[in-house]
Amino acid sequence: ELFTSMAHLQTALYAERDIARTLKQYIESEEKRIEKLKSIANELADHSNRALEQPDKTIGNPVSAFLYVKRLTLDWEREIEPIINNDTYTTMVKQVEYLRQDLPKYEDLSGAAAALMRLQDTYKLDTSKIAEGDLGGSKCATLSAVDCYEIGRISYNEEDFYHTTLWMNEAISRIQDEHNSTVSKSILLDYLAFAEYKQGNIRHALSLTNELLTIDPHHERAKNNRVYYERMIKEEEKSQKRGDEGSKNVIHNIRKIDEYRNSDEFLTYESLCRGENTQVVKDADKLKCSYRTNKNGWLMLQPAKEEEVHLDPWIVIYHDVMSDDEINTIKQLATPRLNRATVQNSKTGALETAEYRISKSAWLKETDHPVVQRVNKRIEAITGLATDTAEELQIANYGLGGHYEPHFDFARREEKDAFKSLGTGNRIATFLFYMSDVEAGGATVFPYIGVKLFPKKGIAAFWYNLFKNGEGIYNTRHAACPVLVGTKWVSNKWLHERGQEFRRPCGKTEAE
Ligand SMILES: O=C(O)CCC(=O)C(=O)O
Ligand SMILES: [Fe+2]
Repeated sequence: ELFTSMAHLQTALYAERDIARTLKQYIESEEKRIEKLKSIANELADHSNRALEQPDKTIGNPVSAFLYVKRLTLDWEREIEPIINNDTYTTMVKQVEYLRQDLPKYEDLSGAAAALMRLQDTYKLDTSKIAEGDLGGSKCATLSAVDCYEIGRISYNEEDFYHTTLWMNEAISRIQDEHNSTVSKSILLDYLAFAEYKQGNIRHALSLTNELLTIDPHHERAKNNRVYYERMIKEEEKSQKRGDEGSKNVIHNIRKIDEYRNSDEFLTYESLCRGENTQVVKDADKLKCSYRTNKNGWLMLQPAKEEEVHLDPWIVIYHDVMSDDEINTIKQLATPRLNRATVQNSKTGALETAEYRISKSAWLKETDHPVVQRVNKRIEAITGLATDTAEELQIANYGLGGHYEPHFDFARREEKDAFKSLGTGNRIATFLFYMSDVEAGGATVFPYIGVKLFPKKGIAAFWYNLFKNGEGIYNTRHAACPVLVGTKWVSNKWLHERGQEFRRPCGKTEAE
C-alpha cells in the first residue's frame, strides 16, 4: 500500500515544492516578456502614429523606407518574433505534468479515506471527533461538510453502506453550521436514505426520503423511492400478520458481513491495538529484566538491556539497541527519492529534478554498508544466532493508517516451499527494530497471548518463531496496528534455520 506510506507522501511534498518553483519561475519570465511586449507595442504605435501624420516623409525618403522595411522584416524576425512566439508556456506545462507524477492520485484519495475508516473502526473513534481532527495526538486540520460528503461518497462507491451512513450524517450535522456549503442537504439525504435502505433499515430510509421531499418536493427519484419503500413496509407487515418467518423475503442479502472482520481473532487484535487488557497475560508476574552479555566481548562492554514481555512463547525487548545515527542512515538507505535535488538546467533555465534513487532492491544489495554490518553483528551477539543474508534487513515505513494484519513470520507446514528459493530454511526467529516513536497507535500485538508492544525509537523485539524441532510456534501470531498519528518505521531481520546447527541445535521435541 504505497499511498499510506509516509515516504511516498513526502515525495509528493517535494514535487509540490518543485511545482511551486516552476510556476513562480514561469510567472517571472512571463512578466519580463509582457514588459518587452508592452514596449514593442508602444514602439509600433508611436512609429505608425508619427508616420501616418506625414506618410510621404517617411515612405518617400529611401533611407527611412529602407529602415522601415528592415525593421519589419529582419528585426522583426530577430527581435520581435522570439518574444511573441515563445514556448515558455509549453515548457512550463510539460514540467508541471512531469512533476505531477509524484503527486497523489485518485487511488491515493480512496486509500487515504480507507485509512481514516480503518482508524475509525479499530480505535472506535467518533466520526465527529475525526472530522474535528481530534485523533488523540496533535490536532491540525478539520473536515468541512463537503469533505465528509466526499468520504461518504467514496464508501458508497465501494458499497460500504455502514461508513456511508456515518459520514453522510456527519456532513448533515456540519452543513447546519456552514454558510455557503457547496453540497446541499437534499443530496446528502438522498445518499443517506439509500445507504439506510441497503442496510435493511427501510423505515429509516422512508423517513429520510420524506424529509428530502419536504425540502425538494419535485425530487423524482425520491418520489419513486417513497412509493417503493412504502410498498416494502406494507408487505413486511402483511407477512408478519400471516406469521411468516420474520421479514427474510424483504431484507435478504442486503447486509454484507465481512466475516473476518467479525472474527474473534480480529476483534481481539483491535482491542489490543486500543490498549485494552482483553486477556490475562500468563505468568506476567514472573517476567524479568536483565543485562545480557553472552560472554561476548562487545556485549561485556555494553550489555544488552533485556526485558521479558512473555515467557511462553519467549518474547523480549532490548532497550537502546540502535542509535539515532544508525537509524538515520538506515532510513536514508531505504527511502527512495528522498534525497532528490532540484537543479536548474544551464541552457534552458528549466528546473530539472535529479533523482538519487535508492530503490528497495538496491538496498537489499547493500549488505556491505558498515551500518548494516554493525547491526547484523549486534543481532548475532545478542541472539547467538547467525545472520545470513538470505533476507536482508527489511525496512517498513507505515504512514497514516498503515498496518499489517495478523500473520505468522514462519512458513506453515502446508507452505513448505515458501522459503525454498532462499535455500536457508524457515524463519527461526524475528528481530524487530523500532526506528521511530509513534504519536498514537502502531503497536505490535499478539492476539493469541494478549501481548502488546508499543513502539519506542531505538528498542527491538525478539522472539523465536520455531520450536527446536522445527515446528512453528503458533502463539507468535502477531500484527501491526494501524498508525493513528505520526509515522512508524520498523526494521525486520529474519533469522533462518541454516547455519544455526551449533548455535541452536535441533531437538526432537518442542522444548529440547
Ligand atoms: O511493524 C510491526 O509492528 C510488525 C511487522 C511485522 O510483523 C512484519 O513485518 O512481519
Ligand atoms: Fe511479522
